[in-house]
Amino acid sequence: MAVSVFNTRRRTSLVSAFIARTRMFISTPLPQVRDKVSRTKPPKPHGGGGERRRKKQPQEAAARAGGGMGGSSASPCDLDREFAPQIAQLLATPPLQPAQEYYNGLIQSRKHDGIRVNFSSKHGKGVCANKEFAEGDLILKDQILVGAQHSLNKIDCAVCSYCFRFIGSIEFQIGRRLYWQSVGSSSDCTNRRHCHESDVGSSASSSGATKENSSTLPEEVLGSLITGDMSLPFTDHFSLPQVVPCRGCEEERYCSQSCADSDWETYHSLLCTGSKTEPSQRSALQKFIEHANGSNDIFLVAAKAITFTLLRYKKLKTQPEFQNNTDESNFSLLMEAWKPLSMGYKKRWWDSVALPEDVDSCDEDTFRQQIRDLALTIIIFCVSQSLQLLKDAIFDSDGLVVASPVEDYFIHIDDLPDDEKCNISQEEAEKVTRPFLDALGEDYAAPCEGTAFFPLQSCMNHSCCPNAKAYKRDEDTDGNAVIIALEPIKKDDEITISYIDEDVSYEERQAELADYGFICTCPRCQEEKPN
Ligand SMILES: C[S@@+](CC[C@H](N)C(=O)[O-])C[C@H]1O[C@@H](n2cnc3c(N)ncnc32)[C@H](O)[C@@H]1O
Repeated sequence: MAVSVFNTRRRTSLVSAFIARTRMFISTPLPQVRDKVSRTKPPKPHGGGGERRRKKQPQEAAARAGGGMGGSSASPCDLDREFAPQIAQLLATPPLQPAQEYYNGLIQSRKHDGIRVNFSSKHGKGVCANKEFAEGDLILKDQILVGAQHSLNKIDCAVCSYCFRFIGSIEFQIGRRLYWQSVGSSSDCTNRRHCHESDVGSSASSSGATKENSSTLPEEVLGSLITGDMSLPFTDHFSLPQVVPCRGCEEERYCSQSCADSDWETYHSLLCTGSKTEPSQRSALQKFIEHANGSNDIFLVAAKAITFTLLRYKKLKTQPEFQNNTDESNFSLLMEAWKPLSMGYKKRWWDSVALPEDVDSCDEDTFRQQIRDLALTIIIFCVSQSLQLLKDAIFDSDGLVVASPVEDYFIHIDDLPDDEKCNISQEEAEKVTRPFLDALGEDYAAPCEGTAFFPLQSCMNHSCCPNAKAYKRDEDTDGNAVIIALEPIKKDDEITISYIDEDVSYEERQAELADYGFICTCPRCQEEKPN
């Protein structure tokens, strides 16, 4: 995919390696990995799936965690051998001083003067208060570096592909969701290239797969909601930005031209499946997207991380000081382009993958060694290793959540005062909107959900008695992460959040945190630890 995007230009061998590794990951069948992302916490590293009845031998579990390829005789990957030193450099933990300078610069450019990133030998990076915060104060609004809405969630919520704000109108949100429900199974919809909600009226009736809860609503009604020909009462209180289409494809849409332009410049120009993309590249991209939708949509975030890096590289290359075309200088440039993502580096995949429940902790070292050996010798793991460039960022990623305005809308209708001054009484408004609420079903308020890498939130360490939490206020209508003080925080105090539900016993907390790869020694754990 990305190779052909660049094939009209002369590339240096190192950049070719980076891109070719991308191609491998795109064109080779990938293991089906589960991806469960918590709403506000860093996701656990992926573990192996499968049955949990008996304790497995570490070899058996390692093979399973790698997609059951343990018996494969595939050959090792040449690129991994040829570019081993450069790959090691790309994967290395950034040295302390450049990392400190990077975070200082990031905090300064984003004007987050209330915090700083510190480095300690105990927990690595951590975030400290640079000033006092009172309970309820906003500590940080952290802008996404790379993120994507979950594929299936696209059916529930139409959001800006760049900032993840809900778009269109309440009618558009309700109409398109009911339309997709009526069209049939979610997975069909995400891969359907020729079926778009703009087709409503032509395709919906021919699908034959109608969900019970939307069967009472005629297709014409859904069409009128989508096109704006039909209005629901009081939706003017919940106006949403107009939809701005992508300049190339029908898949991405935005809340503004500026978001459309930013997405194009930062990621999407290399991922667009529209008419501006050359047919062979378009077909490769479509295959990749279908594969990601059908297996694990985290690969879409991975692809965005790659395009983010390549487009940054291209931009840096145009600067006069980087005109020198030696391999060495091109590699330094690639490192520079990769820097924002490299900062999220945690561990290699085989070191961070959660220990399957059926492997004894005393077998952990053997299990990890087995996975590592597989990774280095079996081609499918070469692919995984290629993805390591991206996984580093993804391992530090958080759930992207934006509350639905559809929820606020129905709550508003429910709470309307039965006031004579209103043009339409509460009872009437309820009567008009009830069929839509019923058709949407229990999940009527589904939020926008996805996976994103937040560069500063991901530096926050865990505590079971946190002094801050990720919390979206009413005004936080985009995908950015928002951190609020839970209690007064003094200058220089570490700012901590909880990665888990902390309202459980010491044992349950430690079991949950084991998947994050550490034993919590926060003041509460020290107090509650059994003797
Ligand atoms: C989201 S990162 C937090 C930033 C991290 N300290 C760093 O250097 O990038 C999560 C990782 O930080 C470390 N960590 C976070 N909270 C911790 C704690 N309370 N005790 C020990 N390690 C912790 C663990 O390695 C965990 O996997």
